[in-house]
Amino acid sequence: MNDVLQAVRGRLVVSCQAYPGEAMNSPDVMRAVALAVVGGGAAGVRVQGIEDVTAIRAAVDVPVIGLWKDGNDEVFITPTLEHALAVAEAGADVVALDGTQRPRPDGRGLAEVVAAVQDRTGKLVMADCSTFEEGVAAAAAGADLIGTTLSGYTSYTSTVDGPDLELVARLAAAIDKPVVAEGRIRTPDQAAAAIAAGAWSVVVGTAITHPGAITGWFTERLGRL
Ligand SMILES: CC(=O)N[C@H](C=O)[C@@H](O)[C@H](O)[C@H](O)COP(=O)(O)O
Repeated sequence: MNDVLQAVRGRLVVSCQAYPGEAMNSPDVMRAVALAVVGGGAAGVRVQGIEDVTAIRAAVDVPVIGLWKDGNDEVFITPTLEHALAVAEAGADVVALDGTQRPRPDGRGLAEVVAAVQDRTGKLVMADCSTFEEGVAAAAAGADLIGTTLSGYTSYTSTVDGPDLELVARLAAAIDKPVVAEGRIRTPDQAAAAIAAGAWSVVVGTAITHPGAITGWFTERLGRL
């Protein structure tokens, strides 16, 4: 089996991302965050942006899932083949990209992009999906890993309060590609439930690496006293 897939099997991947305008949005800070989570036992990291992928690739020895969020169109996670090739070039082991069936800004189809990334770079491709049908289609299109990342973040899916474990379970039962549980996983028990539902690995971001949001959970609760 592929070494990268083996390394993250049954384990936690931590997404280390800051957002435009935020205090922690710098490659130096995100590198420190990545080193901290690897020190804490993360089996892999998920990293956004070419500068961050480059900085973190040089600093950690665990698999790096890279992506490049760009644009205001509906498709914003590594939206074109050029973005995907740049993420691979920056050193990602896995290129995460939009795995929906929505039109892509470069007019290419998902299968074409997946094949091009695999053939030209030898890297794995993770398709970030929002529905069962998209996950099945992305697996058929050749993606190496299928993520539930976009469940609740497309116009035709609704956000539920926790992770979409039903989607994880349905996909894991239906396809023979690794299913990655990602999105709104907030607790160790939820992460364990995702593995029990059939996830190959679990990606947690906000609950570990986004202090602004975590602080908001506390202040919101105290504000209701
Ligand atoms: C929808 C979207 O843009 N998701 C992004 C994908 O890379 C990130 O903003 C999330 O933090 C990541 O998916 C992890 O999820 P959570 O932060 O809920 O653990």
